Amino acid sequence: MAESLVAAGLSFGYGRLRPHQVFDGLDWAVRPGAVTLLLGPNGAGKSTLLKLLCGYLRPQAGTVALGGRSRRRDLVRSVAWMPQEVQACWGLTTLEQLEYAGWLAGLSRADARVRAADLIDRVDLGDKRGVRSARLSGGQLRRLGLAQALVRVASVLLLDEPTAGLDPAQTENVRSILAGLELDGGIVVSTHQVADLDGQVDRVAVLAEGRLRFDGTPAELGATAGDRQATMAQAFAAMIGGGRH
Ligand SMILES: Nc1ncnc2c1ncn2[C@@H]1O[C@H](COP(=O)(O)OP(=O)(O)OP(=O)(O)O)[C@@H](O)[C@H]1O
Repeated sequence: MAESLVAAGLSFGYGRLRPHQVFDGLDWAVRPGAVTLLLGPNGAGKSTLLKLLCGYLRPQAGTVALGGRSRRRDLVRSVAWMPQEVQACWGLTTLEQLEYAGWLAGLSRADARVRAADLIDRVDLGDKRGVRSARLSGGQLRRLGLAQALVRVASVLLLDEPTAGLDPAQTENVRSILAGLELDGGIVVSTHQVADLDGQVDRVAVLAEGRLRFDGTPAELGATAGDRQATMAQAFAAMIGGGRH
């Protein structure tokens, strides 16, 4: 049976002198095998939650555990994460950066090279393989970030705004990449571009002010707006108040 990534009693805040509490006892489990859309208004805590789930940030209280294992190195090894801000590695070409990401994630150099060569074409950056990653456009850098998250073997995949700033053709490409992925532990996609993933999502979770406001299927989200045919964007806007999004 697939392992579940579970957050239990999660508390986290930024800053020491005047802490800004983002979560105070949050419970949430990523649904194994499902694609879950993580929605919420700006500042709701989506990026922070993804950073806690992959072990990038440490909770101040509570645990994140995959299949019952909560050591940070287990999370880092098994949970792949594409951050909202993808960084170019100074001095490396696009292909070198992707190979390096694979090696950092535990692949041998040879395996990293093989996987990087495949993925660079899948994210349509084949013609940029020899270009310094620092020279990529914002959308190209996001696609490199997606490839970096996919280069390793993981059981859970967390994507923070994977289609932000992409042109329509590249958005479609990301949709088709997502459709071809199978991860035992599940995939979580945080986005404001809700329509980009219409028809591709099994579950929806809505965060607002650090609390889980909804966790269910897209149809159940529609039902909260009194209309099971409502789009996810319409139901989400009705839930959190259209003007605040
Ligand atoms: N590095 C940081 N230092 C201090 N506060 C931070 C930091 N990162 C985020 N925050 C604060 O934590 C809260 C949650 O931010 P987070 O980025 O997780 O929200 P989000 O839902 O991803 O927002 P968005 O949709 O705008 O990307 C916000 O109030 C934000 O100001």
